[in-house]
Amino acid sequence: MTTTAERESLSLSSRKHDTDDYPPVTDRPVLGVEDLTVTYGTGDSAVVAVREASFEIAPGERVALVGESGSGKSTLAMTIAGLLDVSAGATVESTRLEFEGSPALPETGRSVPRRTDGIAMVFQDAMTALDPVWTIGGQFKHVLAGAGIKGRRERADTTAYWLNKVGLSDTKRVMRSRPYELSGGMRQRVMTALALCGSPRLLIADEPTSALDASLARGTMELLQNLTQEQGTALLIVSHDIKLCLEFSDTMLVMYRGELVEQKASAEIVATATHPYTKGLLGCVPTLANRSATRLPVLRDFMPA
Ligand SMILES: Nc1ncnc2c1ncn2[C@@H]1O[C@H](COP(=O)(O)OP(=O)(O)OP(=O)(O)O)[C@@H](O)[C@H]1O
Repeated sequence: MTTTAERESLSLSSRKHDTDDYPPVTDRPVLGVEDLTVTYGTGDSAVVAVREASFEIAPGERVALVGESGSGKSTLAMTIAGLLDVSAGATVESTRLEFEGSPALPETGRSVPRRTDGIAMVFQDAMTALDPVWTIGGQFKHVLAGAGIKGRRERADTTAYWLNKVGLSDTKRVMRSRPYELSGGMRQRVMTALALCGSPRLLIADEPTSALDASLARGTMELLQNLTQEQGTALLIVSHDIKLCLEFSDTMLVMYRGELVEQKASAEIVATATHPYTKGLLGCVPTLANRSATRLPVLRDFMPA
């Protein structure tokens, strides 16, 4: 097994970020989005999934994107990552979509979407996100080659380092396994390690906890938070779970019917929310104060007719 010192000298990440400091504060956002509209289809059957969304993410910032099913969260996340399939009838319009100062709009005319370099994603279902045919070691080989690590020894050591980082021991066995040979929790950790081993500057986690019970969900959020903070990676969490997001994000974006209706510091949103949907969402968070309520509020209690 590699020693801590060896791992630190070999890891791509630790070469770039070798302190426990918080990420550097710079004026330039890692992601800038202005008036982003995404439409599926055309004519009468067109669905505007995201409407004129504008926001920025600073380096190292933790942003939560919350909203009900169908509000456009995944469409927004996939568009930012460059993974929206524009060849399948989606149209993207924006006055600005920049990642680290460079244009990042999905390319029209490509038959397969290409992920924006520097942005990584983890998905809700690791079983379908991981390639079922390749071993875990083979999947790391592919990702690390893309990050410039091509030597067999360095690749094996970097893979073991990242598997350890996400709490997996017996790394040789894990590397030899195919996804179906691992438990669900292990697969999810592998997916997180794969996403972070190329030192992304923005990690998008789309519903990382919705398939997990409460304690595993908290553990997953803690792991994502600790690892991204260590690397100075900004984090965009897409989630239904407003309670976890309140705790694990700096900024909250609330989406309703394709629009970003509220953008607030997470520490202040409970006191300062103005949109009726946000108030409704926050009203549904179980607290000690509302434990005796006979029923939690529903949307029509807050939204105008
Ligand atoms: N490929 C597609 N073709 C047509 N309409 C789509 C497509 N993908 C999503 N939509 C529609 O776009 C809207 C936004 O969907 P999206 O999946 O982005 O929402 P979401 O907030 O992520 O929902 P969930 O939380 O259930 O994943 C919905 O009305 C959905 O039906």
